[in-house]
Formats: sequence, C-alpha cells, structure tokens
Amino acid sequence: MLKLISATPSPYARKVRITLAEKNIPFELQTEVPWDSATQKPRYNPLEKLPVLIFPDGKSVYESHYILEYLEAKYPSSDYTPMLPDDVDGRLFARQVEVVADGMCDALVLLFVEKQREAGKQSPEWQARQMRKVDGGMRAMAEWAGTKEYMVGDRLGLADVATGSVCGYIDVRFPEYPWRERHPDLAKYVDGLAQRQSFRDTVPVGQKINDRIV
Ligand SMILES: N[C@@H](CCC(=O)N[C@@H](CS(=O)(=O)O)C(=O)NCC(=O)O)C(=O)O
Repeated sequence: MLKLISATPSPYARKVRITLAEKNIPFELQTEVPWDSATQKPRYNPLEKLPVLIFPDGKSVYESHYILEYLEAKYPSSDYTPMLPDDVDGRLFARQVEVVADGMCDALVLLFVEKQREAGKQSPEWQARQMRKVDGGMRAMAEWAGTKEYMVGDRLGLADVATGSVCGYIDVRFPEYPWRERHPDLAKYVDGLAQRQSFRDTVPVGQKINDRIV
C-alpha cells in the first residue's frame, strides 16, 4: 500500500491527502513533526521535506506539486477522478493557482520559522516582505474565485484543493490574519469546499515541536 509522510498542519501534505481521498486511492498516513530529529523524511527525500509519497518497493516521490502531477499521470481519469480539466488552458490556469497557493504557503512557513527566533533576532522587514506575498496571493485568489463554487469548470479540481489548503493553514497557524473580512466571497467559496468529506477529514491542527528549529 502507498504510504504518505505527512504533518497535521501541513498545507502541502493536505493537498495530497485530499487528492488521494477524492481519487479513492487507499494509503497509509504516517504523521510526523517535520522539525523534529525523529523524522523519517531524509530516508526518502534528499530535500528532507514532507509530504513524501512512498511506494511498497520503497521508492518515493516528493514536492507536493510533483506528487499531484505524478498521481494525475499514473492514475488515469478513466478509473480515477481527474483533478484537472481536459482543456490545456484550464489545466495551465489550475497549475497557476497552485503556484500562487504554494508560494503563499512558502511565505507563511518562513514567517512561522521567523517567529520561532528570539525577539531580538526577528526581522520586521523580512516579515513584512513575506506578508506582502500572502496579501498579494489572497487578492489573486479572491479575484479568481469571484462568486464561483469551483475555481475551474464545474467540479472540484487542483486549484480548489490548493486554495482551500492554504486558507486552512492560515486559519490554524495565523488565526489573526483577517482574510475573511478582506475577502468575504473567497471565504464563502472556501467554506463551501470545506463541506466536502475529503476536506473534513484533513482539517489542519497544530503540532508540538520538541526540537529547536532555528
Ligand atoms: N515545496 C514543498 C514544501 C514542503 C514543506 O516545506 N514541508 C515542511 C513541513 S510543513 O510546513 O508543510 O508542515 C517541511 O518538511 N519542513 C522541513 C524542512 O524544511 O526541513 C512541497 O510543496 O511539498
């Protein structure tokens, strides 16, 4: 059986968990704290990051966007729910949305790590730079979502999974960030996605980090 190395707050891992669920692909969830030395990630990913999808023969794929591309390619839409539309422009747009969502996650992770530093070693300029990326990404996603139920076409797809995952991450790691007030239609769109079983089963929660990470 497939095994997924994941972490409870991880928006990247959540994309994969939602996609595997939507495709009805069974897998074993291996939950870790990515920052702790006990992690198994380095055995399967030279970049030492999760998520990592591990096959029964021990081979692995990593980087969430690549894992999703791999799943889309290896589990054909004839037998598994596709997460991308048929048309090239729709596919490219969905991937652009994922690029923005992942970039927001990258900025949010950098902000999270920065806030682990002693107060005297934190950089307000660096935090402001990351926050601008989150603000800009939110504006873009709000514009793309508009008042639609799904980002692309008339069914759930990659763009929705990526958008829902980054917004869910903000709610658990940065609850004070006012994205719902700033973008009420986006909040309605995300709350609509959150009703799906695959989203309900993967709601992010915090984690206890034992090791010092910076
Ligand atoms: N680009 C990667 C980013 C993955 C990532 O940063 N994962 C974090 C965990 S989490 O923030 O998603 O919970 C990690 O493993 N960090 C450990 C490290 O960076 O060494 C992806 O899309 O999979």
